[in-house]
Amino acid sequence: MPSVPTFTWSQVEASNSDLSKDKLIVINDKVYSIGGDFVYWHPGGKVALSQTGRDATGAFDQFHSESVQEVLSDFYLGDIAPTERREASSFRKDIEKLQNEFQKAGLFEASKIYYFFKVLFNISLWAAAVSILHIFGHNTYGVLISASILAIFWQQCGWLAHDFLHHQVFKNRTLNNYMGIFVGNICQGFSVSWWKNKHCTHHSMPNVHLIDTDIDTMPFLAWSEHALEFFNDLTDKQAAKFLVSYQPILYFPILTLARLSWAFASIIYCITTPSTLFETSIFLFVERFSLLMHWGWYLFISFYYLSPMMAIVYIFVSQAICGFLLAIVFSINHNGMPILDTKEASKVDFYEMQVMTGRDVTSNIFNDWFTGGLNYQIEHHIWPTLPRHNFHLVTEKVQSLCKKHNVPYHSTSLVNGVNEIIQRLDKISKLAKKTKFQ
Ligand code: HEM
Repeated sequence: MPSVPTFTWSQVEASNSDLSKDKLIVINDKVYSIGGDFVYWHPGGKVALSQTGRDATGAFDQFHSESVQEVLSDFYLGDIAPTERREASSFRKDIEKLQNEFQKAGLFEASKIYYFFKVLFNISLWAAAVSILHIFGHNTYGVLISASILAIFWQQCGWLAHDFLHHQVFKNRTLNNYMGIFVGNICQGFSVSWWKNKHCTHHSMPNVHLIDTDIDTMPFLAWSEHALEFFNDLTDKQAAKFLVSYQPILYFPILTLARLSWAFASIIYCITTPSTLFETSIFLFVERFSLLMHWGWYLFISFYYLSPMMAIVYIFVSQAICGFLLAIVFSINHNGMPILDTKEASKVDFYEMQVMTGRDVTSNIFNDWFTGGLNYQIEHHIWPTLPRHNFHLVTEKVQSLCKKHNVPYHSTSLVNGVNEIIQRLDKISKLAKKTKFQ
């Protein structure tokens, strides 16, 4: 029998260098190549590259169904040398045991009735916003109330699209993707492919500097001393200096810009990304057409029911409120929690990283609804395909496992979470003034 090629960890890690042609990952001590044309073939696209040079077992398990095991062998190169094999951490083993237990208990099966009513409720919000415009469009209060309801509709669509696109709802990926197109692209105005690329990278390396783009918010907000490294590369240093100096105060107004910035990024992504990076060329067409539909219905209701001046007010208010409602939740999930550089991240177990970089927010009827279940951020990061209506059934077991393994698990109230974020912004702002803005 021909002997299997073996690799050392330094060979695998070296493939992460820009100079290396091949890109290697390790899954259960086996080495796979994800270089060359892999990203064009891969349905998850470039997200896989976030794991280059690393043990990708955890990230791989999160995003793939059992059936992917069959194609995995096409990319197999060899094994990690027997002397260098790393045993899975006891935390990971316990997480996997819990996962089996939850699978047997049927917790990964979504309640279709729950999601049916969620979609129905969201459509009712849209209908309420449009009806108010129709009946009270001549009245400023009516316009403002309609804009606020539309903003809530978009925020809630964001959480629903999130669930579909993490494949929490159906076993069929295509069905989830097309529900994502309806709720995400048409209703909310964000592209499915743009979102998956950004969000799945975030999941695979949460709060990791230079990889997780969710914390790459310079020059607007600097979340860590690492982010300040970018300062010297910025073209407009004066603007960055002002923004970072006042970031604890500017944080709230900046959040209001989030929706517009993401909607714009979605359009740019769908226009400029090579078609080979979309799942299929049909999907690219659907992406573009559905974003057009979004802007079509939105601009139509704004300008049909309102004078040009009031339509602009309507657009401005709905965008700003939704930006705030979406971004405050995203922000509370991870901002102010530890940020790792790539070197630190390579030493931390995948599941430990998911726990230590996330913040849970106390569960109550309002928080569960307002955050779309993302207040169970840690549980969601361990099992992204777990339907949100089952989070409350697993949280206690996760907490006691973290306690057993001394993994820091953080849960707090909504108000305290925001307070922690402001404190981090203040700390980094003061650090910047001391070290960079002399
Ligand atoms: C040789 C290694 C890999 C192979 C063969 C592979 C294969 C696949 C396949 C066949 C799918 C379609 C999903 C399914 O049928 O369940 C997929 C989706 C995906 N993969 Fe991979 N993959 C690899 C490595 C990775 C790695 C390391 C990541 C890193 C995080 C990753 C992230 C994803 C994501 C985000 C999706 C999209 C899931 C979605 O639609 O939401 N993959 N991959």
